[in-house]
Amino acid sequence: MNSIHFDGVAVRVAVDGSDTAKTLLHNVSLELPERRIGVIGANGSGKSTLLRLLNGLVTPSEGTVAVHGDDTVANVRRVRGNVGFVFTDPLSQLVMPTGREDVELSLRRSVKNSKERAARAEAVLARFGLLGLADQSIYELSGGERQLLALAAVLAVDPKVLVLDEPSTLLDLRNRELLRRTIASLDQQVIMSTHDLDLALDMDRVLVVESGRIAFDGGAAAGVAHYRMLCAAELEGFPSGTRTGDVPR
Ligand SMILES: Nc1ncnc2c1ncn2[C@@H]1O[C@H](COP(=O)(O)OP(=O)(O)OP(=O)(O)O)[C@@H](O)[C@H]1O
Repeated sequence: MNSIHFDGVAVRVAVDGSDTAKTLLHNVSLELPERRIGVIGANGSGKSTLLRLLNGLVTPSEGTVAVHGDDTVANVRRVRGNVGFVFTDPLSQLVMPTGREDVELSLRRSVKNSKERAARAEAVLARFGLLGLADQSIYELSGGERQLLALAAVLAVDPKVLVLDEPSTLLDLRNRELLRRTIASLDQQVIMSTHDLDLALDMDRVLVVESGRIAFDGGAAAGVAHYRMLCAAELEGFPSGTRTGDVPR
């Protein structure tokens, strides 16, 4: 079954030094068969928490999550094999000294032959225009280059589902367009959180998360409009700042 299923999912965490718990997600039930799913919402609304449930990095306090038929707790190993996760901060993901080594590390389980592995890594790096940077220390790369590299390393193993947590935050215009085209060309299911509303508009379905709840679930244009409305309502009473150079007083 090529669908992501949330059944009555709540996520709660203990608040440091007290007996109380903070609820990060409230009673989320969703069936997500679409190929391109966007998750948008304010800072701290719960988008990353929702995505992290998909590879078992976060476990439900209540309810269940299944990715293409596999429960993310009971079958976590298979889920991790099927779900490629690209983190917002590429340095939390890139573990090898260079990009080439990182992509080769990703391929280690699926491609046993070292020559074949090297060729596959070369092809993936070329696809993202990263060959020229492949042997440079990852610490010498720009944030955007690292972000693309992290995506390349995850896509190298051809996961069934690709989870992207704010993948365009560091990208320039050209690389953002490259990301957009890459997402459009992929066969796998993609679920992505983003503050980039143009990227969100490319999606088949958009979820708007607000304070740990799904505030909207539907088409991309309507989802983005809903999110804009929420923001406008929250900004009511603040100076408009619509003229260039306006400074709120
Ligand atoms: N392990 C944790 N313990 C306590 N609070 C947490 C934990 N993880 C997340 N939170 C809190 O849960 C809320 C939702 O966090 P989350 O990272 O899911 O938000 P987000 O929508 O992805 O935000 P952003 O757009 O800023 O990345 C935030 O208030 C965050 O501080």
